[in-house]
Formats: sequence, C-alpha cells, structure tokens
Amino acid sequence: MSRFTVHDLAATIDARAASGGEASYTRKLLDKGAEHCAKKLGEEAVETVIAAVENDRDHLIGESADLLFHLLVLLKSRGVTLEEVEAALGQRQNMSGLEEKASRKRD
Ligand SMILES: N=c1c2ncn([C@@H]3O[C@H](COP(=O)(O)OP(=O)(O)OP(=O)(O)O)[C@@H](O)[C@H]3O)c2ncn1[C@@H]1O[C@H](COP(=O)(O)O)[C@@H](O)[C@H]1O
Repeated sequence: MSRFTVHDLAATIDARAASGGEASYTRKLLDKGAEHCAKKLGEEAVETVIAAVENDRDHLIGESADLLFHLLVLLKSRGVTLEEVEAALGQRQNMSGLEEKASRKRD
C-alpha cells in the first residue's frame, strides 16, 4: 500500500468541495466561508501549540494532523493550491531562513 500524503488529503478536499454532501465536514466548513475556516485553523493552531508546550507527543501528532487538514481547507476556501504553497517553499530552498527574513525587510 502506498503511503498517504498531504497531496492525497488535498485531493479529497477538492473532491468534497466539488460534490461533498451533508455528511462532509469539509463541505460544512467551506459552506461557512473563509473567515470561519480561518477561525478553525486558529483554534487548531492553539491546540497544537499547547500539545507542544506540554510535551505530549501523541497529542502533538494528532493536533498537527487537524492543523494540516484545516490549513488545506482554508487554502481551498481562498482558491490557493498546495502546489502554490510548495512553489513558495521551493523558491526559498537555497536561501537560509535568516537571509529570507532579511529579504522581506528590503521589500
Ligand atoms: N483529516 C481530516 C480531519 N482532521 C480533523 N477533522 C475534523 O475536524 C474537526 C475538529 O474538531 P473540533 O472539535 O475543533 O470541531 P467540531 O466541534 O467537531 O466542529 P465545529 O462544529 O466546531 O466546526 C473534527 O470534527 C474532526 O473530525 C477532519 N475531518 C476530515 N478529515 C479528512 O477529510 C476527509 C474528508 O472528510 P469529509 O469532508 O468529512 O468527508 C476525510 O476522509 C479525512 O481524511
């Protein structure tokens, strides 16, 4: 069996956005709009931070999964693709984080 990836999850979210029904949580989130999706992402981020601070490994993994799911739904709600985010990361590939930070200040 091939490994499940974030791309597989993004494809499921695309499918639910196109035709998800009453039973779809993704559809429910998208129907409530981008602001609601952003609020949910914020909640999941806080829960992830708490799990990390408490050094609760299993909880951190679970909350990180929730966080990634909600980030993908938020991106979908604003028409941004995972590939576009990957491209942004790719552009930073040969630059250190500190260089990247300095380049933002010059913009
Ligand atoms: N990965 C996830 C995933 N991670 C977290 N969640 C849901 O995120 C919610 C977060 O819990 P909360 O307590 O914060 O929210 P809640 O109180 O249940 O919901 P709200 O009423 O507050 O919105 C839970 O209901 C989780 O089930 C997810 N729901 C769906 N997926 C994936 O998305 C796919 C499509 O799901 P559906 O759209 O439901 O078919 C599924 O096959 C899964 O693979």
